[in-house]
Amino acid sequence: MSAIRLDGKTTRDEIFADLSVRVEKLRAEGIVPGLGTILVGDDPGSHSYVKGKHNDCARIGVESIRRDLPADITQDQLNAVIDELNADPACTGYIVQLPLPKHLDENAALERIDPDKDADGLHPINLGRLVLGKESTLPCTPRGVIHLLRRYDIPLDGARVTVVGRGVTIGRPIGLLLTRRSENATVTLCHTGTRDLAAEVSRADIVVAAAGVGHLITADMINPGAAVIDVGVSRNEQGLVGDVAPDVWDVAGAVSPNPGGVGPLTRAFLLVNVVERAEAQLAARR
Ligand SMILES: Nc1nc2c(c(=O)[nH]1)N[C@@H](CN(C=O)c1ccc(C(=O)N[C@@H](CCC(=O)O)C(=O)O)cc1)CN2
Repeated sequence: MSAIRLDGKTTRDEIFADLSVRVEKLRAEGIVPGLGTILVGDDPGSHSYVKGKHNDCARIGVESIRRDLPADITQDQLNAVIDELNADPACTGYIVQLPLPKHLDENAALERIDPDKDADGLHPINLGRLVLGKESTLPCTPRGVIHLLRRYDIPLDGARVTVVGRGVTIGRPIGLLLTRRSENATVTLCHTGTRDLAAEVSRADIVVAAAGVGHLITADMINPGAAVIDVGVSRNEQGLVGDVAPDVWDVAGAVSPNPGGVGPLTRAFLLVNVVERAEAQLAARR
């Protein structure tokens, strides 16, 4: 069997086409959405992701606000930049690019962001609202995973989903999203303490691999016909690799490539969140 390709780039282009129209309408009402980014240090990957985010802004008409800070910045200096963007009316939503250098406290930085401007949906208030089932800004990658599954008509209602990885940006929030009434999936969350990963994965109709361990998920673990979403990225002797081994394509029913799957949707949903924040401003004005 050769799996269907869950194409993140085509899906992203569809989302951007919709966003461009919404941004035009906002601008006509005098509201200009603006995405801010705070990037600390010289990590080439983070620089490339941030550059991509600002290219996306230009593509759909969102203003860019960029703060690039040296690696040796103190927490107080970082706090001052966060406070500046919290107060800047031109900045509708913003992110602190992760990971931060080791000497900085990531959780403290995320908590300092005004929850109403939290474009990543990673502020504890927004994550807490998600736990309570209240409306909130949702984390971008989990939102992208669900959109991709729906875009390709992969049934979620009643589906058994195994999520591999318990990180705060992907693993934990995706479990919360998939178990909402609107998705109605049954989720098993696996991590390094899971006794028999292969058994948990082989039970799943949908596998979300977000462990950051290259080629962790292999064909022998997959329930034939299952959908497999490859989110993790790590580096080995072949360069950057996903969590899903190439032989999975022979057994699965659908696979998201990596690159070209969830990554483009992480960027797209960041801008969806920014535009939604701007639309909320417009609604509040009326
Ligand atoms: N504040 C945040 N920091 C980080 C997040 C995040 O969502 N918020 N996620 C990742 C990095 N990331 C966005 O910031 C991100 C990673 C990868 C991609 C992407 O499009 N990848 C491409 C491949 C790109 C390449 O070849 O270099 C793909 O998968 O096709 C987008 C965004 C950690 N930090």
